[in-house]
Amino acid sequence: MFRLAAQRAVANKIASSSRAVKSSTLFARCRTSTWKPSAPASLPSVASWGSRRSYADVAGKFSRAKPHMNIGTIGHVDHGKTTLTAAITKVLSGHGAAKFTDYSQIDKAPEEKARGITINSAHVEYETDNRHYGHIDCPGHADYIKNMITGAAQMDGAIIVVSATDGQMPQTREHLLLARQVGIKKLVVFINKVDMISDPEMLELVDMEMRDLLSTYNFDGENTPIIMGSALAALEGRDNEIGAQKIESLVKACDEWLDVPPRDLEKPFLMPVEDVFSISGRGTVATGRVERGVANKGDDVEIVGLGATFKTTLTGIEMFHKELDRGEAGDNMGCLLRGVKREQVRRGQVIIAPGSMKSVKKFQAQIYVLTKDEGGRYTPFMSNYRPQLFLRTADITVSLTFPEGTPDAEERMVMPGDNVEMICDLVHDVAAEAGSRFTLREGGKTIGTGIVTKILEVA
Ligand SMILES: Nc1nc2c(ncn2[C@@H]2O[C@H](COP(=O)(O)OP(=O)(O)OP(=O)(O)O)[C@@H](O)[C@H]2O)c(=O)[nH]1
Ligand SMILES: [Mg+2]
Repeated sequence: MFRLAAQRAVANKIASSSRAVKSSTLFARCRTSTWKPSAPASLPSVASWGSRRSYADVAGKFSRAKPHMNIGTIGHVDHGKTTLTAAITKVLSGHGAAKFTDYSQIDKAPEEKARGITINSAHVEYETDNRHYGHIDCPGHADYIKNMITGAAQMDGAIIVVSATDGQMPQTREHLLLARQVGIKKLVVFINKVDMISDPEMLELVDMEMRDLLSTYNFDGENTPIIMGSALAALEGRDNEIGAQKIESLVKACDEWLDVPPRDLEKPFLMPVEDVFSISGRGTVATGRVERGVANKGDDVEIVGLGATFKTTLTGIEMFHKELDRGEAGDNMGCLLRGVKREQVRRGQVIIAPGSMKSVKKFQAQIYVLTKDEGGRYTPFMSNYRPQLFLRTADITVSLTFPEGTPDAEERMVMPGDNVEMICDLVHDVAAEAGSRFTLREGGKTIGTGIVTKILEVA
């Protein structure tokens, strides 16, 4: 907390003493300004941990040639997610395309510190002919929820596991809803434990119910591949036709049905503004780390958030004291902005490809409230609670209320550890879109984390 306050003080000092700095010091400034006060919206960086690991340890081969995709197993407790994860690595290790990771290694996942939120999850990896997969499995229901909301394990697609003996259960539905909320577009279904079912009609029923349920949550219920098998049989190397063969079909279905999302470089340009300077003789420079996309010198851009959106042109890009023609996702850079006054640009705004995002005042969000053990609140809160919302470099007071139609909204309490859908009403507008992640803080500590699910009011 102290460090945070100190960092802030230093930053304010830098910002206020920098009315005019020489061009040559621009990058020095860039570097001092790359700290994040609370780095709230960057929780997903933990996610990339799994994906950025070298691929070298997949059966000793090194390959970056194949597109990478993050997937995971989701579904009701005990339906076989961990067994299936182990079974996939076992079957694929037979082709030298994975390292066999047994059940106990997966279920005793190391704790990962995601900026104060501890997440227990196992990352395994495997390859098919066309792809490299990072795969995540969590030991407990609460971890799935945190993972999906914080993006600590960003999934581009998922395998939903349903036990044939139970059919769909409450967490099958909850995980499906969350998958939809966090922007997962396609799923593959694995109906597990078919070794325990002798009546084929029963399986047909589970299949039908799942297709209905997928459609209810706006997935393509009709065309989603549903594979029926037994993860345990595959893991134990018995009953090939419901074991290993079905794992092969499942992996094939993932390859064919799940889409690799656009890479960061293919997305529209976005750089959150961290700091702003005016350089004598040249103009106003905004610095930040490019979150996605590519910008070229001479490109038209928009500056969005904390007031009216306006257009300008990138007349210069600078990094490491050098002038560049192009900046891309991951770069820490300074942008020289044509005809823009220093007072027009502020930390918390974003510089984007024109039209690619709007500034919003009100949105609906899925929020996970941290427990006291995770550093969160000790007590519940109620409607109209007003913490600070941190989204990229912006920091704005927000009022939280329940969506219309919530029964007993006035008396309803949100407990630490809850996963809730709430309306976020912001004091100032900020650039955001469905899928934008944020954290909620109060008195210097993180109390919750969320993801925008629906924009309700554009500024
Ligand atoms: N008969 C049978 N049992 C299975 C099969 N797959 C998993 N199981 C058993 O089901 C139980 C639960 O399996 P897990 O893989 O731990 O389930 P999970 O979904 O990871 O459970 P949580 O992580 O606690 O939510 C274990 O006892 C497994 O051995 C299967 O295909 N057939
Ligand atoms: Mg498990």
